[in-house]
Amino acid sequence: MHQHLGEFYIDGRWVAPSGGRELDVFDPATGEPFARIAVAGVEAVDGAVMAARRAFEDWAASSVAQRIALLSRVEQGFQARQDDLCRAMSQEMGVPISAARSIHFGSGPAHLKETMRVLERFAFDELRGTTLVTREPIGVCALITPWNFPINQVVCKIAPALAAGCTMVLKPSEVSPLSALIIADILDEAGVPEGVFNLVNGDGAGTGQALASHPEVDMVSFTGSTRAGIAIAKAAADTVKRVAQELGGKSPNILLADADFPRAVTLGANRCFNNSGQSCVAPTRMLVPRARMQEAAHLAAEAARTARVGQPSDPQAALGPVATRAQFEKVQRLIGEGIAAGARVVAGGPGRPEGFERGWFVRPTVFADVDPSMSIAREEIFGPVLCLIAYEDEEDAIRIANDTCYGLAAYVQSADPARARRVARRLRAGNVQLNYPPVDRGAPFGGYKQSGNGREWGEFGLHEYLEIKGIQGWEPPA
Ligand SMILES: NC(=O)C1=CN([C@@H]2O[C@H](COP(=O)(O)OP(=O)(O)OC[C@H]3O[C@@H](n4cnc5c(N)ncnc54)[C@H](O)[C@@H]3O)[C@@H](O)[C@H]2O)C=CC1
Ligand SMILES: O=Cc1ccc(S(=O)(=O)O)cc1
Repeated sequence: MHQHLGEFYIDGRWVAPSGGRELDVFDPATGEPFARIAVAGVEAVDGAVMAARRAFEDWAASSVAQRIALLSRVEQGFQARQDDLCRAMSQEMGVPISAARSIHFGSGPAHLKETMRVLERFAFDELRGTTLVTREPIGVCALITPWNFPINQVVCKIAPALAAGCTMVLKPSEVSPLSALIIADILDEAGVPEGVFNLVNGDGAGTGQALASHPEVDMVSFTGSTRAGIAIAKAAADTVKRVAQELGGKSPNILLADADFPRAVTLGANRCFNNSGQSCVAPTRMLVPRARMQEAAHLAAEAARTARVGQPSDPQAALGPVATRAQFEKVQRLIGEGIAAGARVVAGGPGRPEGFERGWFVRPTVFADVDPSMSIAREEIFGPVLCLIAYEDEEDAIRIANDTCYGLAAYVQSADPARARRVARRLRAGNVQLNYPPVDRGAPFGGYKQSGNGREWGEFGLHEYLEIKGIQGWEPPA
């Protein structure tokens, strides 16, 4: 267990709060608490924000070379703590240890490397006629993160914030605080200057709101539910903070008739089940030509049956439990609603998989003949549940794909690149993926509509943490 569990990292040192509330941290494989964290109240939040405020001027004046050197040491720290980070994630949010290593861990170093690559070439100053356009760090940032990809979600905020010259207070999810404490260790050991990075733990309603409304916070970057995103934007509005939101999704996966169906369905189903379905970009609505519904249902059911659910410590497990009791109950409720609405279960279904009597394990489930109006086709389930929806023609597929309040990701499968590109241009989503490409950490990541605003990752992420200043008359008029 982390030696500073129950403490916060403020102004370059670990601080033990006196008294105050505590929260249990639960093991999703058992449903039992295994650790306790302290909850930062208004006073501790203020201490962390003011430390970040005091550190801002110096860090904002640091050179690009200093920032790259820090990011590089942080990247080395990640490599050195790989085992600790993977074990912590596996325990706190239930990801199988093998997936923690193969899927989760790499996102940290990858974002750090991409940020360093961008920083090396980034033009902070640009002369436009007689005006200098300069990009300056926005100030003190509150970074509020969820539990589903604990490393990715934290590092894709910390790396660009440090690169921009911002100072910050991280509040990780109360569900997954252990990996974040290790990340704080890594930053400390990398020599982050006092006050530049601070960490407080706590819940959303108390700690999160105190941060989002603090007058000395200039920007909030949030990833999580649309519900919390709205509450944060309201809390930030009184002091007109910038708010970047990466929220939920209900991503369509259009299988055009010329797609390689065995590949398109199997990979699509596996991507939907990845991380036990707890991914904002999960391709949860598979759109298939009406005549191919049965074929797609058969292939997807086979993928669900072979997706191995197991204990997080089981090296053969592909899927662990979902992270919380609330998540388990939400998934069960929506599976029940799908059945009641008349969708056809072709794999999985309600309850725990056979052999699991406790913990938040869910059966990988496939619904065929789903109507786009059903709640399983409209709500973000955040569990391993795939919906197959029939379409009539390409136009109908695009209409159904865009018929959602979300717009985070979308997927198109086709043997014809020109056709796939044509469809992609018509989808109202921030990230469109054609034929399951490898992940590109330099691509913009963020959503249209109620999936949020702003873009993370690479150069796009760096811009989020910068103000733009125009200095007119920088050059005398000709
Ligand atoms: N976009 C994404 O990657 C994620 C989406 N979700 C969606 O959200 C649903 C619920 O998951 P939750 O764990 O409840 O996520 P959540 O959105 O409540 O929690 C995410 C973070 O926001 C904080 N938070 C919550 N309410 C807040 C408030 N009023 N003010 C400030 N901070 C606040 C939490 O403490 C946590 O750090 C999931 O079923 C899923 O649909 C959840 C996690 C990640
Ligand atoms: O939930 C958001 C999310 C999910 C996955 C990834 S990754 O590309 O697999 O790292 C990023 C963000």
